[in-house]
Amino acid sequence: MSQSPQSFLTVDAGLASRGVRVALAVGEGETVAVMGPNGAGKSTLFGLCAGLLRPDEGRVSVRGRVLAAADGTWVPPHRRGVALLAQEPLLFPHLSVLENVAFAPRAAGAPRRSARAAAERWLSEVDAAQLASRRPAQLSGGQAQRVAIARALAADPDVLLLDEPFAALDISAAPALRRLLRRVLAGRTALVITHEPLDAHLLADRVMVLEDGRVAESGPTAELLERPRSPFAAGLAGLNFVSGQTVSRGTGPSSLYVQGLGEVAGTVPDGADAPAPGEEAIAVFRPADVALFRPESVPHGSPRNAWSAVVRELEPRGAQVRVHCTPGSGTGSAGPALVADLTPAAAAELDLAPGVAVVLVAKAAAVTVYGA
Ligand SMILES: Nc1ncnc2c1ncn2[C@@H]1O[C@H](COP(=O)(O)OP(=O)(O)OP(=O)(O)O)[C@@H](O)[C@H]1O
Repeated sequence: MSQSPQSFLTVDAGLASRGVRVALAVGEGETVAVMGPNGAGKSTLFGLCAGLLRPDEGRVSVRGRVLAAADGTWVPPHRRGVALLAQEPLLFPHLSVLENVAFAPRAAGAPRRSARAAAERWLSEVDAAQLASRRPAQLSGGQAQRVAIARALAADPDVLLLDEPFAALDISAAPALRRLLRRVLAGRTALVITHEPLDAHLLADRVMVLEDGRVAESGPTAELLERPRSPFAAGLAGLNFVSGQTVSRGTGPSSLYVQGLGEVAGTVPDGADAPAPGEEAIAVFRPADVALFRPESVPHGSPRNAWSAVVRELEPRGAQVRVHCTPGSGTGSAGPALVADLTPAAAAELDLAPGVAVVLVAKAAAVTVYGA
């Protein structure tokens, strides 16, 4: 974990019953995208920060103030300065939009008049001033989410937690809300749970990947998606991911031996150190850079990266077909799953179907190798 001295939100807490133990330090004004597979612990992390769950290990603090700790320290949710924006807007149905947004400053003790003024200001900030007198039932999903954002901001939180803010929206409402969040999150300390690499790029300074209740990796968004260190992050970036041991013996320092696949030859990015022979290394490559052949028609001159595999599944993806393959002959221990993107015409010409034996070919120049 990067325990920076300027850490604003510090989580080093766990909930043993859920197998979750997360260490995370967020700087003031920093937005971190929290990503990870189902059940990885994302909601549990939010619950620990927001005060919905008590940690049984470690502590959570903001600005050095302990909000919750395993020793029993406990600041109630409404006194934490932590606002949680759920997937569903969860507005009070019996209050107007304006009253919904004014609720937070009112609850914090602001007089009615200044609470209303703050609510009006936040509603215009999210382009929803014209909705002030409506009831939540009279709002579209996107409008309700805007109002919920205004309500969260009106509480003037130190930390904003957003749980998949676009999950409940139809696809047409998401882009406008994404732009809005990009604006309001700039300079705010926030965690955003998302499954979309686009959101990580647009909204966050950094990505943290949770897997099995632990931080699997964390780093600047572009860097992490370009050179992922976990299969999950590679999947987000749409890259094939293999890991193994660097081999030398004439093959050069940019080759690695991958269990179940064999040798993978690649190129070390400019400016990066080549992993030493014997060291653990990672190779990533784009599905579009993988060519597929039937075993009897592999081009002559034996390409360096030619891996025998069996087609597992064909997945139509717009103008492409994604071919999911399992290395090997379909029996025995399989290597890492690999995918190739072909045009539908190429897939048809190869007469691909699940169970068909193929050879995957990738040029070493298209395979990026770096130390694990
Ligand atoms: N209410 C609960 N009671 C007990 N265990 C739970 C509860 N909710 C989640 N868990 C368990 O805690 C672990 C972490 O789950 P959590 O909901 O935090 O993951 P997540 O990353 O938010 O998943 P998702 O993307 O599916 O929402 C999982 O093993 C899960 O089964």
